Amino acid sequence: MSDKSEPKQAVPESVLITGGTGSFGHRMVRYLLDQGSERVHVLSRDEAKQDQMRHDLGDNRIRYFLGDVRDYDSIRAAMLGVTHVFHAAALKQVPSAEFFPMQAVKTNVTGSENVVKAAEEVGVESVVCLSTDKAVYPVNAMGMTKALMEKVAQSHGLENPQAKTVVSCVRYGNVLYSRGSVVPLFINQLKAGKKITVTDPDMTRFMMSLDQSVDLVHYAMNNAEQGDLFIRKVPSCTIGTLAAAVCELFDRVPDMNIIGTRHGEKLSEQLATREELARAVDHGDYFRVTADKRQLDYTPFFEEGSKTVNTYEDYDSHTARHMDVEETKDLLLSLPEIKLERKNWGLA
Ligand SMILES: O=c1ccn([C@@H]2O[C@H](COP(=O)(O)OP(=O)(O)O[C@H]3O[C@H](CO)[C@@H](O)[C@H](O)[C@H]3O)[C@@H](O)[C@H]2O)c(=O)[nH]1
Repeated sequence: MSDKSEPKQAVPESVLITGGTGSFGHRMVRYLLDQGSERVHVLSRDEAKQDQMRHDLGDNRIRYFLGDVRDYDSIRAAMLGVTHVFHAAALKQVPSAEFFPMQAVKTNVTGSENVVKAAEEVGVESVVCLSTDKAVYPVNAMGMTKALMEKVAQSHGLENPQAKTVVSCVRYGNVLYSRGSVVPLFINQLKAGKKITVTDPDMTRFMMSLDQSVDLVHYAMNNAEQGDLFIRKVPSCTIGTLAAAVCELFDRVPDMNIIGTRHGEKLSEQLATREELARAVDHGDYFRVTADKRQLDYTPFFEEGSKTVNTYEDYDSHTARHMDVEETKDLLLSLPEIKLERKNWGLA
């Protein structure tokens, strides 16, 4: 099914971003201020990062709140006076969630429940929760807790048919150059004259820019109905292609050390299951997966199936369109961070 109606693109007047000092939050705050939002609340745990951001952005439309999504009162306080919430706070490192799974449960699941409940209590118009492809067929605690976050978000509308707050999710793949990710690691290795460490050159990942993730969240905010999940359509590439693209952009001959798959990693990622695609609406650049509306009626769970599901394939980074080295270089070159790095290397 495809939706040909004109999408809404309104700029929110006032927003709270949980986890607002991270890569996404930082870029989103800038975007909202550029677009003319009147008030942006940033909630995070780390006062040093808030201080840094205050110096970087220096805009009195931003208010900083120290707090934690695990602490209901701190979220509620940060929500007062805003119309929209972008919920980005999460434990999102795969290894740390493996070592401390209950910490991931507390932040990603219970914390998200707190965000949704506080939004409804305060009367916020909408909440967009940020999820990841690792929540699909999850194999690690980070993905499992994000999958549960999605269920918590969707249950809001199912349990409260009269809810004031529209809660939706967005799901996306790897954001190029995000903090601690593979591209800055490769660049640092090249800088140090070391071999680049590649887990498996045939591993595939969906790749997107931070700006594309900001657009996706903004789109969801404007176009979501209760319980919707939005997925940005993006190409994927192999890690071998990504490594080659980074080496070419920094004028180095690829010299790889193949280290093998890390704990908790999949060979490919899935952005949507075939069951989700069977009920998705095609919005051009996005899929809108509508909420499962079976309410509390157990019968359809046990007795009714769908004849269309088996006509769909999972949206998988192995079978999605693959970028070649040139296209991957173009995507990397669209990032301000890569432009700056190349300039510092005397390459641009
Ligand atoms: O030294 C390294 C490190 C990583 N990789 C590979 O590079 C890809 C990307 O790795 P990385 O940048 O560490 O990201 P992911 O482990 O895929 O996880 C990121 O991307 C997810 C979306 O899928 C987010 O949810 C996570 O928070 C974020 O850390 C993977 O195939 C890795 O196997 C290497 O080849 N060599």
